Amino acid sequence: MNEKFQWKAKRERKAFIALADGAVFHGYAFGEKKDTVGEAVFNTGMAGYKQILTDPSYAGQFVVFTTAEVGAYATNFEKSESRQVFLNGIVVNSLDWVSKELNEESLHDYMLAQKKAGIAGVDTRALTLHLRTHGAQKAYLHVEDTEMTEAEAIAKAKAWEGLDGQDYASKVSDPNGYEFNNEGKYHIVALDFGIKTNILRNLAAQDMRITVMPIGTSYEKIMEQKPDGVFLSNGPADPNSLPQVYNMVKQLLGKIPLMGICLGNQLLGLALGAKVSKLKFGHHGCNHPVKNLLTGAVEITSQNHNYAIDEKSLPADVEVTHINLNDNTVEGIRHKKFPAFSVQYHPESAPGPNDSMYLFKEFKKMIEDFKGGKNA
Ligand SMILES: NC(=O)CC[C@H](N)C(=O)O
Repeated sequence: MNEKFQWKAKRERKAFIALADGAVFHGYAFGEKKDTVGEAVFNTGMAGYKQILTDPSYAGQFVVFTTAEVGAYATNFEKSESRQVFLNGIVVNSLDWVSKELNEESLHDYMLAQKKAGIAGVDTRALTLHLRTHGAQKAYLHVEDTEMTEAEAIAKAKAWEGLDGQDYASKVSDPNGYEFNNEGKYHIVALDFGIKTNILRNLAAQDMRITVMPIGTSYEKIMEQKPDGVFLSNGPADPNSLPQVYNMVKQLLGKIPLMGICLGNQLLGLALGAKVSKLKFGHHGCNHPVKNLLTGAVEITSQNHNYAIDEKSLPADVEVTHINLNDNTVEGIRHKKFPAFSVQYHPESAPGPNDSMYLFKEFKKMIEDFKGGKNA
């Protein structure tokens, strides 16, 4: 055996994850020795576990990886999507255990440092099929050494309040705000509901300097910045729990070019008077086919969401620009009169398909047109 690796080591600490509907999946624990409650969702991406781990939109959730091997390459912060891991825990089939001799951090070490629990050795195919059939679920992850029966863990999963109606964006938004890319022709205010750094990199690549402001920033404070555009970020949990935010977005409409991604798309929808409701198990992966209804082109997209805009609830002055070809849900909208558009998926995804990068260029064009006196 190569001495530098200790593949699939340490099946020492037994653990299990119990779902609120009574299903239980067994494995062994890694990372922090701390029991946790959360919502179990599955992600079908084959790569990019670091980016998944550091995507703040997963706050409150357990991510079940359908890809069989996780951790085969070590973690580092370079490609992180945020300043820490916000998700509640991870569920993997085969955990690879990279040795410290490579001077890199193994996934186990990383989870320990981030104080997050994991469970490995789980039949993630069975768990995923279960979630697909019965929907995303409240769950309890038992990794501590203390004795606990399955029934006790199921009861704890059931007793948890869940993510519906909950504001987690306020928990992950950076209260301090910051500047990203000091140089750029256009100045953007990005509202941070749990923003992924790769969105900022992509805005910067469009000649934009960005002032990131925390959730709760008022219309007046945004406008004081005299921005050329406002970006509404992705973020965790239920957009319906954020009326103060989408009512503020209503004030921005028509005054300034707006672009939204994921939670930002849902908040724009709510600001426009649409309804946003929960899907059965959501979309979490990087191969979702989306049709651009304006061009007819199909994009392969990266996604991570549980909620979606109800198409029928959209007012007449809003048009659906993108739909998901798997389940026909709304994937993008734009206002017919005001400069405002958003997508439910992640054009910035890294790693991931780059089919949708054009959206950042469209935001720039929208800003240029608005400056030049044109509207939508
Ligand atoms: N990535 C996101 O912004 C997710 C938005 C929202 N929390 C959802 O689950 O639908």
